[in-house]
Amino acid sequence: MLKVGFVGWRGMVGSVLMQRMVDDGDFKGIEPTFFTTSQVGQEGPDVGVDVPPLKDAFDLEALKSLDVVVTCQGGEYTEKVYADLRQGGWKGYWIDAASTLRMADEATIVLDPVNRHVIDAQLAKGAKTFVGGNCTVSLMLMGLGGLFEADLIEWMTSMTYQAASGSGAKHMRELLNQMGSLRDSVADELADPASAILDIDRKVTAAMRSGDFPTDNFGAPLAGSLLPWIDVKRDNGQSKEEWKGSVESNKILGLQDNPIPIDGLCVRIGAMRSHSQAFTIKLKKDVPIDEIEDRLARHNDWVKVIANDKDATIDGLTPAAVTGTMSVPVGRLRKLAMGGEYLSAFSVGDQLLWGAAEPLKRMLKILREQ
Ligand SMILES: NC(=O)C1=CN([C@@H]2O[C@H](COP(=O)(O)OP(=O)(O)OC[C@H]3O[C@@H](n4cnc5c(N)ncnc54)[C@H](OP(=O)(O)O)[C@@H]3O)[C@@H](O)[C@H]2O)C=CC1
Ligand SMILES: N[C@@H](CC(=O)OP(=O)(O)O)C(=O)O
Repeated sequence: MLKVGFVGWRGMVGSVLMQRMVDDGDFKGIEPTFFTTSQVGQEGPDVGVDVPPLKDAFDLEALKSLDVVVTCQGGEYTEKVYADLRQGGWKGYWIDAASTLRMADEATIVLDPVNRHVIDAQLAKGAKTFVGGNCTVSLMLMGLGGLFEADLIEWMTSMTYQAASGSGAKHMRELLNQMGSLRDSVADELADPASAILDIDRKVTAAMRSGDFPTDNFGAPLAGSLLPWIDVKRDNGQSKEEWKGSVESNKILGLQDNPIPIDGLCVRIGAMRSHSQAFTIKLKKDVPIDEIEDRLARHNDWVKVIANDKDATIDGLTPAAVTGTMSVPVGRLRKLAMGGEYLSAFSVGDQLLWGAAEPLKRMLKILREQ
């Protein structure tokens, strides 16, 4: 039985991973040990099998006794522990949610419905380090996998609408506090149907700009607004999140030598945990829409093509409809005015499921089945 250590299991990504593994009975076929950076010796989580008390996540000897380490603890932890473990001779499998190692030569970015062939080839070569992709990247590839598989994309843009959860749990709380604070600032006016909407708007804007507005985490109002910048700036003017869109997608697809140009703007919006993206896709040829829909729908079990009409879109292609589900709907499929080779698309996906936890869960299953 594989000895598997879990680090970061009680965080947001980690607890979604735990839940998915419990739901699918994944703990039955492994010998799990749970680690912590803050609660050594406390009871481990209830995952349906006996587990020892929590071990110290920085105890290299304990980690070295494992066949697999699965970490959702974050990049700082990976930086502190991974190199020492490897330099200490550990040859186990490292499965990581953090971005730290993604672009390292020794790392394979995992999204098996899209790149099982890459994962299998890497395993056959003896690869031991497997990292989940950036959430917008994984969700984009799950939605548009059928077009990549058929080599139909010459270039594309991705304009994102990213949820608060991508920044972490504190940010989700802050978004809700911002929403509550805006609402509270005009509670009396809202109770009076005769009150003037422009007065309400003025008060809301004043509340948003006031020093009391809760912005410690985002650094700015997000509720009632948006933030067209995610992560740090790179020399070429891209944000790091925008850079990942191209380099990670091409690495996942195994196209580093002949990459597909992918670029766009990444924007934080006031959704809770589902990321949305609008795509402009330059196709290599003018493919009929019904063939495009068919290729997209057949690519994997989770993508769902949404008819390009208003009711279907409003019903099925929103964060409110998708959050908490494994479904990755893709819709607004139509040819753009620029010509038959220009396709628009819009996708939504839960960034904690396919965007973070699910690719790791499935990688562990691939190792178990080897
Ligand atoms: N958020 C996201 O969308 C994505 C995140 N990732 C990666 O995953 C990493 C972890 O992200 P995320 O899950 O959001 O991080 P969290 O902040 O939710 O959790 C990280 C760790 O914080 C500790 N912690 C301290 N207080 C608490 C508390 N009250 N509740 C739960 N945990 C607590 C836990 O470690 P301990 O038990 O040791 O104290 C936990 O494992 C990120 O740094 C990133 O690298 C990857 C893809 C998407
Ligand atoms: N940066 C992503 C979330 C994330 O954790 O990404 P990464 O795994 O690439 O660091 C977002 O803000 O939505």
